[in-house]
Amino acid sequence: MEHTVVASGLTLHYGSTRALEDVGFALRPGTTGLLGPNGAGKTTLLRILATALLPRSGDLSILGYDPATPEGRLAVRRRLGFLPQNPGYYAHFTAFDFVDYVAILKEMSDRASRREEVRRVLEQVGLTADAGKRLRTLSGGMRQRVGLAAALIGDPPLLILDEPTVGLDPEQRLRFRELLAELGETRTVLLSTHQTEDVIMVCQQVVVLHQGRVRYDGTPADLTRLAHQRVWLSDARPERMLASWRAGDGRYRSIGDPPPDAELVEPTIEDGYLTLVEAHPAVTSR
Ligand SMILES: Nc1ncnc2c1ncn2[C@@H]1O[C@H](COP(=O)(O)OP(=O)(O)OP(=O)(O)O)[C@@H](O)[C@H]1O
Repeated sequence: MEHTVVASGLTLHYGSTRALEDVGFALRPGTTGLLGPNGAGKTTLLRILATALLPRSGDLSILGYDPATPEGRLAVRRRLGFLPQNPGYYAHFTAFDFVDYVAILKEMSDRASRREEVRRVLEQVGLTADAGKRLRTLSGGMRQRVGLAAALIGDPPLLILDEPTVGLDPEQRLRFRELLAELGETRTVLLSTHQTEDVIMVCQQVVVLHQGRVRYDGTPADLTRLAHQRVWLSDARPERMLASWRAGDGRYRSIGDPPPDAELVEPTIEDGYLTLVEAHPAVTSR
């Protein structure tokens, strides 16, 4: 299948902070997870893809358009759904009015067809019965769905979601993941998350960003495999490892080069992720 997003050499610095350094990847229709520790550059990258920021250098093609040009940016914006980390909801708006407002910003001027579209997206995220409720009375999970409904206006072929599952309880997270998986069946979805479970459950591709660089780009299963035969249990904390923590049963679970005769266990995707991130410890001055 053809690539919908192709990025190469993306670089962006905020003063002396190198938020992105030579970032490249390609996306196809389906769902891709963007993982990385705090400050890795995820939000910066998503904002560049959403045309809210211009990179200092690098090439980007989104749905065949070049967002470095004003015409390209406009074309991308018309075909993009973006759920930012802090969408800035208007607490006194109802869910319907908020999504309708976003539809107006998206240039839908015909009132009847716009309201029909608003009803369609609210239905898609399961909010039809709550459309008349004010945003301040909704739970965090419902508000997150309102944000997603707004991003779905116009049925965009590309959806960019910045930490959409943050602050949701396990039940809400499950429902939200189900919705994301469904959306990825017919479009390109890129979501940043701190939840490796999100990636396992909904993503076909995962990109790991760390210190502004792409450390991994592949399938979730291959990310898990990076920790194959590198995770072990022990009663005492080992001396040489990449990461080690004490589990609820009092035993240590460690990642790294296991000692001879170590009690090896099957890795999880989190182990694979930690193998990458812990191999490049945080640097204070770059
Ligand atoms: N407007 C800004 N001005 C200066 N530095 C910034 C700005 N925005 C982000 N940064 C810095 O750039 C780096 C990347 O930030 P970014 O928000 O992209 O990371 P992130 O991976 O989204 O982090 P988190 O998971 O905490 O949201 C960080 O070091 C951050 O402090």
